Amino acid sequence: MSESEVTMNLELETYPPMFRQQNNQSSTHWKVIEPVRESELTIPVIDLHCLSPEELGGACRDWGLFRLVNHGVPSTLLRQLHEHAKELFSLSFECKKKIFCSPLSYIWGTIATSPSGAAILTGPQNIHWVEGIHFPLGQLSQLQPQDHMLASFGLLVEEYGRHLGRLGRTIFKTMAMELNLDPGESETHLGESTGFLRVYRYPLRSMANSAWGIDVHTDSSVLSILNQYEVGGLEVLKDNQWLQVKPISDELIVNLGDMMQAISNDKYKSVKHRVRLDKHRDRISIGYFVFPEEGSVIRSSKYKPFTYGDFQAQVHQDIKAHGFKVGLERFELT
Ligand SMILES: O=C(O)CCC(=O)C(=O)O
Ligand SMILES: [Fe+2]
Repeated sequence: MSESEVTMNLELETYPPMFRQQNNQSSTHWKVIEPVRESELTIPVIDLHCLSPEELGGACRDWGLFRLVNHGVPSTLLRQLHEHAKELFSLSFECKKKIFCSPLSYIWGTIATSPSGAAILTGPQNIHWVEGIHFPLGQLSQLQPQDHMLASFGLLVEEYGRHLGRLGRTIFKTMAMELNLDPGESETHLGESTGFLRVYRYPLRSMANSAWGIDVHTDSSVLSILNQYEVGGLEVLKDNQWLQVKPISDELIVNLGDMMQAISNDKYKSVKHRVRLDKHRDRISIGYFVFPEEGSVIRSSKYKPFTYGDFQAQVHQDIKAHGFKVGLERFELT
């Protein structure tokens, strides 16, 4: 066996068995429509130092997504997070299953989790080619890892979580102002204690029987904040055209989720997006997801009043029954 074959086999052991078994099967997903490069259409850039409600509102209405600059998250922190994440993912699958235990969870083949963080699988025909570590931010104080690599990563995650909590609050407050939401009511629409961080690794395209790490979806969150660091793959739907989101190591991508669309009475958009696997490198990305407080009722003229808990239960029911999320449509007033 050549040296590269040995390395390849060793790397294979770092992936979930489900990925190793699937990768020789023929694919039904190869017809891929090429997206447009970002330079041909420009994603809005929002500067946190001089945050303008009008500009922010414009980006949320037209795109449901923007790049955030001057966000105050140190670039060294982003670099350290990515370097540590790479090391953690290169542990064997068995080892990862052991160390990413409560309050964390280790998920693969899906991005849907129950409130306890357990993976909800969508069925073999609908695998997401991604593995992820789920960090519930409200429970990180319970994290007492034996593994020193995970212990130092946990500290970085805590620090990053504090920064992203600050960003989420600032952005949400400005959105609420721009939308003229009742301050008393909108306060409960952002509940930081139920927020989580996801650290993902996507395998090389050659390993998968699909081009997609994550298929087309909208997030269920109020806000999601992503960093794709150096390997791109995120694509967003804008005016019926798919657009590649270029990776810029220091920048954060904010995308609005279904809860924000409902809170805004459909003035803002929950943006459709997907993740394409890279041909040459595996890909690490880090996402922050924040939701309404538990029990907070979202009222609007478009949807029946519902809580995030109601929404999540419906999503899980649809995934189990149909293999996919139906989303806000389920709550529309007819
Ligand atoms: O990895 C990414 O860039 C995006 C992940 C994502 O869309 C999600 O977790 O909902
Ligand atoms: Fe997403």
